[in-house]
Amino acid sequence: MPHPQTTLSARDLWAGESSDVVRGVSLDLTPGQSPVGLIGPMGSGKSSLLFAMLGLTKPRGGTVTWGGSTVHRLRGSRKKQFGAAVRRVSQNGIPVADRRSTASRELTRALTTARRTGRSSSTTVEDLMDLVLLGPQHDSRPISTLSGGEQQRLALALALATRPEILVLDEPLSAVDPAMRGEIARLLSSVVEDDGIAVLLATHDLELVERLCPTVHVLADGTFVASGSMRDILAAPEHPAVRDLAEAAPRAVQRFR
Ligand SMILES: Nc1ncnc2c1ncn2[C@@H]1O[C@H](COP(=O)(O)OP(=O)(O)OP(=O)(O)O)[C@@H](O)[C@H]1O
Repeated sequence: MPHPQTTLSARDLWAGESSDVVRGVSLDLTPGQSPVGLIGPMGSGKSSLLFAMLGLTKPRGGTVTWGGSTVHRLRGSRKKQFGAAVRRVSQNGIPVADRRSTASRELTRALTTARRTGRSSSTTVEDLMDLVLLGPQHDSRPISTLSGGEQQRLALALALATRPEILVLDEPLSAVDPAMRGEIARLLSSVVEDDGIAVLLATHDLELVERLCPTVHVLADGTFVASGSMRDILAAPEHPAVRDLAEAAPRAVQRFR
């Protein structure tokens, strides 16, 4: 069943914990659209932008809305709906309270919750494990014994288990080895396309962005200084931050210059 077209929308957003780190950004994420990449120097405000879009911080100016409702003011059942529809995966691993629990137990729990809340699907635990290249050797070990990269892959599978409409990814595969990262990007790309999941991916991994995201925004000092395909951005690096990115880009991405 296709997702309802509920857009997560930032308009002239100013955000940051204690100062204006994000300065006047507008961005829409609508289920069915192709993945959007967010790149930029360290400290440029990528995570701050994601936090504000998820309602985890209150905007200092402008708005973040979901289906017209102000995100940081969502309460009760509407907040629960938002939490199921818009899922975050960060580099810091898994939102699991009991780290003695196992991958298969947590994935089963996530699928059960998804069915109970009307987000049913025919996806199985094995499908989800396959998607992030976790094998039978991983499914019954305590989560605390999985490597950092394995835990990141499980976090991604747990987010996908609830059939989100929008995935907000903050360095989701930073601990995964590069060869496997490419393969997971390919699998993820096909799932988000088939299910119409909108993706916002913040990362320093230009190769991952180039594989997954037809549209990319470069954030520098809290504003978008370039937007477009990775090829177009690197072909005409006008802003100094984009020039720096182009210089540092790995060989696979350099071919666009
Ligand atoms: N909790 C916080 N309190 C105060 N300042 C913060 C907080 N979190 C981030 N900042 C500051 O906001 C600025 C932007 O940080 P942010 O993490 O959004 O950037 P980023 O682009 O995601 O960086 P990186 O690529 O290094 O992860 C930085 O100067 C950072 O020190």
